[in-house]
Amino acid sequence: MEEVAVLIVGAGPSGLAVSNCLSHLSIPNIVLEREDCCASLWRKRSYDRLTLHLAKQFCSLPYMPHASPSSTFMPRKCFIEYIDSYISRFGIEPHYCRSVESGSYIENEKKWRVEARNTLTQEKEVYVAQFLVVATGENSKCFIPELPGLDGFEGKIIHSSEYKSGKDYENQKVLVVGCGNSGMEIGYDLANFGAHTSIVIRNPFHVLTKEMVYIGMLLCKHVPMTIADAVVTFLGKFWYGDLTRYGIHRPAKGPFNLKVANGKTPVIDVGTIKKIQSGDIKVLPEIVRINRNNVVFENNVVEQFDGIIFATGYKSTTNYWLKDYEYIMNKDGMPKRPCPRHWKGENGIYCAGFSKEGLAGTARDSVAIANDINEILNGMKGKIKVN
Ligand SMILES: Cc1cc2nc3c(=O)[nH]c(=O)nc-3n(C[C@H](O)[C@H](O)[C@H](O)COP(=O)(O)OP(=O)(O)OC[C@H]3O[C@@H](n4cnc5c(N)ncnc54)[C@H](O)[C@@H]3O)c2cc1C
Ligand SMILES: NC(=O)C1=CN([C@@H]2O[C@H](COP(=O)(O)OP(=O)(O)OC[C@H]3O[C@@H](n4cnc5c(N)ncnc54)[C@H](OP(=O)(O)O)[C@@H]3O)[C@@H](O)[C@H]2O)C=CC1
Ligand SMILES: O=C(O)C(=O)Cc1c[nH]c2ccccc12
Repeated sequence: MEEVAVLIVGAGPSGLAVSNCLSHLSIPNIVLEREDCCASLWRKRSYDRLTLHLAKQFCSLPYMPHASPSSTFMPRKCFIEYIDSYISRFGIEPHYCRSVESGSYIENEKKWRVEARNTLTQEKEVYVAQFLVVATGENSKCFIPELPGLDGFEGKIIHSSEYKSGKDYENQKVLVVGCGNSGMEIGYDLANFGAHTSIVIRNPFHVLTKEMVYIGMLLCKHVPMTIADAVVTFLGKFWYGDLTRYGIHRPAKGPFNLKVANGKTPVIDVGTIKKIQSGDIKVLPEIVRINRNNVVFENNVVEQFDGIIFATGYKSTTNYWLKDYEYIMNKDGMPKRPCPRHWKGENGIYCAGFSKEGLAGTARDSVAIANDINEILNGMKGKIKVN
């Protein structure tokens, strides 16, 4: 059994940022990570052409702004290099291959007890801590919807997190299900590699360029979000025109308000819209059922496919292992309290990286959590600030 002041579960950007902020305040902490590396989402579960959609100034972790020569929109590899320098510069040493299987609050000791499986030795380890920080991410588990006949599909099925590039799909008929940023970018990549690509679109979403989002992010700092929404929506309409004939409708709520309220990210177009307009990517409506290699759509169209890529998003898994989740989370594994008070629960539990605001949210959460713990332990308020 190991006892520590703060136990952090997850060594993604959020867990690393919390650990660094605590260490700057001389608060002892341990980070547990189920994989054999940190930032596993970025190393193992993302595709080759992935580039940050937000400008680097909105994607840095506390105490380390991005170096000025790096590109404004960083490729995945550069972001991984940034994370590698982050852990080496601040001496963060997560305990890898520790899959946390349970976490519960011990009432009479006023401490958290966490059990982790060492995936190399299969041995169980027990940790006890005054504070527990959940940093397992909003994207902890891949989500694939249950569709009638999916089990009998005779082609290849993958989730977007397993997709690397379209090079294995040349000349194949591929269906991408889901039109968030993963689906739209994977569709684009497939078409570039010569796959006959279709994409399922079923609900309204915003389409913007990364430059428009950049302008919107800057505006959000100085004017009410509703104004940023109005400006960015205007730019999106002006640039893309009416896309309804392709099944693309705009939601009534603006892109930034929608992101904060529902976590729905606007689609940041990498060139997919042009390919949809030119017919290189075909838009199809919701799937009704699947018969062997045939997929039946809501409009009664039946198409045959060699493969399906489910870009249908992710779920949080905190509630699978966190027994006393109700001190901080809802049944869906997301924070009970609305942003910006989402990061603090009762009895010394916190969550980092669940603000639905990407890495900018991670940076804010980690500073807030470290300051709060420092205040409880040492009585010092607001000791550290965001970059
Ligand atoms: C494809 C993709 C691209 C994205 N691009 C951007 C972007 O450009 N800008 C942006 O701001 N955001 C982006 N995001 C959002 C992204 O989630 C965050 O940027 C960031 O990775 C969140 O960090 P995190 O540490 O909270 O979660 P994660 O990066 O998911 O890290 C959580 C860690 O916890 C570990 N873990 C989970 N369960 C357990 C357990 N039971 N025991 C031990 N360890 C566990 C996981 O293995 C993982 O390493 C993107 C997301 C995806 C999916
Ligand atoms: N470069 C970058 O920075 C990138 C960032 N990301 C980010 O990662 C996060 C996750 O993105 P992503 O993986 O796209 O997941 P999302 O949750 O954003 O999108 C999931 C998509 O799947 C659709 N969907 C879900 N169930 C079904 C179904 N049964 N039938 C048809 N469609 C369905 C949803 O549509 P509906 O709305 O109709 O439910 C939605 O379009 C986001 O925050 C995103 O912005 C992702 C890729 C690249
Ligand atoms: O890409 C993502 O998943 C993000 O969460 C980044 C992000 C945070 N706030 C936003 C507002 C508009 C577009 C993307 C983001």
